[in-house]
Amino acid sequence: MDTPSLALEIDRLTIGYAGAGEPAVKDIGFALKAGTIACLLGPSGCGKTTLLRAIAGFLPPSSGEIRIAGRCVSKPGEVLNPEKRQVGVVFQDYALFPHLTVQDNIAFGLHGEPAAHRKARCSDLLELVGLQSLARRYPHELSGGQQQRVALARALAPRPALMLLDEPFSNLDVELKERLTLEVRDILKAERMSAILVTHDQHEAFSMADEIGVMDQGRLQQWGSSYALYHQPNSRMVADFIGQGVFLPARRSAQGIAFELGELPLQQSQVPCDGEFDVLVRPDDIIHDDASPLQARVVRKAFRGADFLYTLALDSGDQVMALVPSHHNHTIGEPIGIRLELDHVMVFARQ
Ligand SMILES: Nc1ncnc2c1ncn2[C@@H]1O[C@H](COP(=O)(O)OP(=O)(O)OP(=O)(O)O)[C@@H](O)[C@H]1O
Repeated sequence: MDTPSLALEIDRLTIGYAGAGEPAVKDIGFALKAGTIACLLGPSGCGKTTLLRAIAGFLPPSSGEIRIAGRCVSKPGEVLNPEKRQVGVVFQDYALFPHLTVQDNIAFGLHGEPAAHRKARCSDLLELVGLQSLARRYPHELSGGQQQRVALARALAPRPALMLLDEPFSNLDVELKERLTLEVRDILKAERMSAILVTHDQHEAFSMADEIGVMDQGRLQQWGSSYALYHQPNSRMVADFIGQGVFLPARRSAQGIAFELGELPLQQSQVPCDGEFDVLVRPDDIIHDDASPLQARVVRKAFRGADFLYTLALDSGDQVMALVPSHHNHTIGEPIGIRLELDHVMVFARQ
């Protein structure tokens, strides 16, 4: 049988909790191509987990529809049981069976299959997640990262149509988290798996996902690649939430717009028609340049290994951030030369 081209379709989905006022998820729609890893990202309480739980089959929709691999699995009054919708779920707390060994945890989802097939699949997955030598251990004898890999292998075992990962790295320390996000991505790609990850950590989203959906207050604000979200945010909320940056007051000028750091060419159609507006300036838009006549004073600095993230005060008192190679070690209060190098000019109505 051919693999359906869309692993998941969410169509005008609204989900409310009984007794709660506003729905937690409001009129959301998107589609996920087979083999794609997507991430739902957004601030606490924006509805990510609610949406994931509805996809898994744990919550009914108030309106709209969910289709997995072309089949309708949820619509009002009709919700297919979680175990019948071909989804694999990896939870925040791993939820491994404590009385089963690693290999028996992985084989759990394969009951009913011939023993030889279970053994072969289990052995392939142990190799894929790099845990062959720990097959006979119990969950309490494993580190957090190892437990997470077992949880992933267990969910992958029956070859689900879609994998759902609910904040899978939130219990791990930063270093392990960074390594594991890349490993998990490789494992999912090796299995050609379609997956949705929920997180509020954008670095995790950037390293794992092909596509990211930014949610806010129950609504999907933007769906796109991490590059598009960072460089072409479609709203002030996305611009603010993704990456670092500041909004500086700007005004119309003959060439486009003018603001404290200079003038930028911009088509008039790209400038908000009425009201006041701001321009988005990211840390990578500000270049440290000793020869520049434009000066800013170091207010704060954070050492990040290869570079410093400087917070700099302009003459007006407004602040910008700049990523500067760490051999440029300036002191707090010192004025340094800066210049603007802005590729994508993004302006937003002032709030
Ligand atoms: N069982 C429930 N009953 C009523 N309201 C709920 C319930 N669970 C969640 N909510 C509400 O629904 C909204 C969305 O919650 P949800 O858990 O989906 O957010 P989230 O984006 O996953 O947040 P977090 O990142 O903090 O986990 C919140 O306002 C929350 O208070």
